[in-house]
Amino acid sequence: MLAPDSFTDLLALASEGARHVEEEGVLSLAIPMAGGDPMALLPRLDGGDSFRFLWDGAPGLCIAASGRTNSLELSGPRRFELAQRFASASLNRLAGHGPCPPLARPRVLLAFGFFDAPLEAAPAAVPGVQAVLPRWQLSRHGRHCWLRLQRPLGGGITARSLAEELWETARHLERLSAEPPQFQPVGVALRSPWQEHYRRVAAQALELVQADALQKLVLAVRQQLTLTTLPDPLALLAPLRRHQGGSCRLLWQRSAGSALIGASPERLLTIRQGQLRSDALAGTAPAGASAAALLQSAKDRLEHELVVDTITAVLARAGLSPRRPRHPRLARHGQLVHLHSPISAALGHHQPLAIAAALHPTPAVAGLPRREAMAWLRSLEPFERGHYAAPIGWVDSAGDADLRVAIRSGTLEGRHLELTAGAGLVPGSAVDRELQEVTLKLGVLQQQLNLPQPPPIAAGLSL
Ligand SMILES: C=C(O[C@H]1C=CC=C(C(=O)O)[C@@H]1O)C(=O)O
Repeated sequence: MLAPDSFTDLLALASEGARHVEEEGVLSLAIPMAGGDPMALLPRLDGGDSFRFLWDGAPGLCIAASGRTNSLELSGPRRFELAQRFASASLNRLAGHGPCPPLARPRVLLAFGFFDAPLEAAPAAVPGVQAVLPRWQLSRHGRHCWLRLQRPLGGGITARSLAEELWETARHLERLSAEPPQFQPVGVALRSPWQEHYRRVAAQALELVQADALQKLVLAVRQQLTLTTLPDPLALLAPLRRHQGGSCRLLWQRSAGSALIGASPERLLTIRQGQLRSDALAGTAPAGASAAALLQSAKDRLEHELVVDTITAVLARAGLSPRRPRHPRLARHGQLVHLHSPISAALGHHQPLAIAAALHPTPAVAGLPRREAMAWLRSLEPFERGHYAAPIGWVDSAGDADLRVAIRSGTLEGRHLELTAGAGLVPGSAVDRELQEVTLKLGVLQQQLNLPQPPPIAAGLSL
């Protein structure tokens, strides 16, 4: 039975699934739904705790999820391997989920930190990885929409109660679907300065690349914004759909008061039916008539080539046969244009997170050589990167996966929003131009979050 389309069918599926639930196993049921926008419906999915996730690739795949049925949080150099093990075990132990279209498959959701471990093990620090098998998963692609519910049986939860909860929630959400989300505009009371410190450390980083101690360093800045009201993170994300069409809009809400939001233009890896794709994205200009000059800029081409070469070499070292385009193309993301090279390969027998471990962090967000660059980032950047530039996404029960790089992002803690943006320094870079580039990236992000603008951006800015 591909799609249970009556309650009787669903109940039969649930009862059959319940017979196969092992100890600590979870019953996972899904049904198709009419309509429904995951972004608008996420607040209506009560997962029993404060975890919420949104993956908004509209017009492609959108997923809203809430509640933790199983979860993992840990730090350390084995985080990718242990997250893969957790994901495979959680997905293999699900009972009740039969064949379903790819969009409806059960998924383990993943948010990594940029570094293996935070510098300080404070409770609010971002751990090396968080992995969640959610209670609710609402997924949509085109006109197709499915709702999935996953819970362990016992303690009053039976196959019947689960089937009823899923059926009734789907009908309830269908009735709500037409309601557009209502969001109030948010103001900015305060913006922290970052420019002076950046100038100093960027000059230091530039000396390192000019002296050949590093080939490239992607130095980031962080701006703290104090907002005038307490915003719903979804309120900040909603406008990005309009402004950042080609990106994937992301929300990772670990607890009620803390959320990562962003619109990532960069794919660390996507796996579909055994085919892998990774994006080399580096080299930036404001969108406009002069953006095509990026293709002729020696400094941007070098910055980009280092990323393409590294991704290709990492995949080849893992035993894959990567294909790369001969020349980069221009990719527009909102008001920014980047050099872009999609790299693809057949995945073979590899597990998605083993490849992610080898790829992260690419020189689009860290530098070269990787180990030295990471150490310099820790000493030059005056903040914890946390989720910034780290992989976030999902793996599903058939081995498909999608991990985006959390750039063009920020974290929201109550009324405090921290935005982070970086730019690659290579021989030929100039501190002033890099400062303009990160200013532009921060400004564009604020504009896209519908926040009032800092002093004019983009117009007339040539990088
Ligand atoms: C590290 C960031 O962007 C990367 C992706 C595209 C272009 C980049 C650049 O031109 O420096 C960066 O490599 C960021 O936006 O924070």
